[in-house]
Amino acid sequence: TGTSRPQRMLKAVQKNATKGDPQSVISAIDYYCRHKEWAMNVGDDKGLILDSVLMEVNPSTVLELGTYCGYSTVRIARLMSPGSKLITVEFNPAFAEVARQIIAYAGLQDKVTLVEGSSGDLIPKMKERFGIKYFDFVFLDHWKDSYAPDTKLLEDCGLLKKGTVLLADNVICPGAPEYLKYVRNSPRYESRYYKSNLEYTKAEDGLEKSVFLG
Ligand SMILES: Cc1cc(C(=O)N2CCN(C)CC2)sc1-c1cc(O)c2nc[nH]c(=O)c2c1
Ligand SMILES: [Mg+2]
Repeated sequence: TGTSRPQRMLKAVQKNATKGDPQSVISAIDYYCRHKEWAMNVGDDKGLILDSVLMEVNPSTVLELGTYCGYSTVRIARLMSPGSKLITVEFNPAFAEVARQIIAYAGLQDKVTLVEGSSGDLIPKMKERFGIKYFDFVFLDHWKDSYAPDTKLLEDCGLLKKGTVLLADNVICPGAPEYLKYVRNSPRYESRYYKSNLEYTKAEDGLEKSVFLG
């Protein structure tokens, strides 16, 4: 058996990054995944778009669906203002365990609440469990078939407000056609596609930014 890909990624962070320095954690992961072993982090190309959309919103509350190893969690939390909160949801316990360690290595554990479980189960509990009124920013990066149902669930649970920004990864590769149809045809969203590359490859992928209009 031996180590898993996430465990090898954690080792690369512990070896090559500086504790408490989020940028060095991001660079260590990008270097490892580009030169040693591909992994499904949002990556550096799409990461720059994520950074810029995030900075534009400057959110107080963020929901991330799909933590994986915590790469985008670190990317997002490093740019968030003091007192702001990021809740990240991960279904896979092995991924969650590695993510906790990578987030802590970056020194961002105080901004981040990592919750293990299914997004469909957890979204209706956000208000009661975490005292969240609504989210200013949502990063969808878990599973393409869950993007649309989870977006509808966020609406129904009153967790979106006028101006909330949804940013979805992988709308081209692996692809989220049902989600694109939903946000692009709904009068309740203003959507735009940011063309980029699938992480660490030359293949096309992109991010869809959708502003909830209330
Ligand atoms: C697992 C996988 C394989 C992909 C691919 O086309 N490949 C060809 C090229 N080679 C190099 C890599 C593999 S793309 C992708 C993927 C990428 C994400 O960003 C994801 N984000 C969230 N949840 C996912 O399930 C998710 C899957
Ligand atoms: Mg992704």
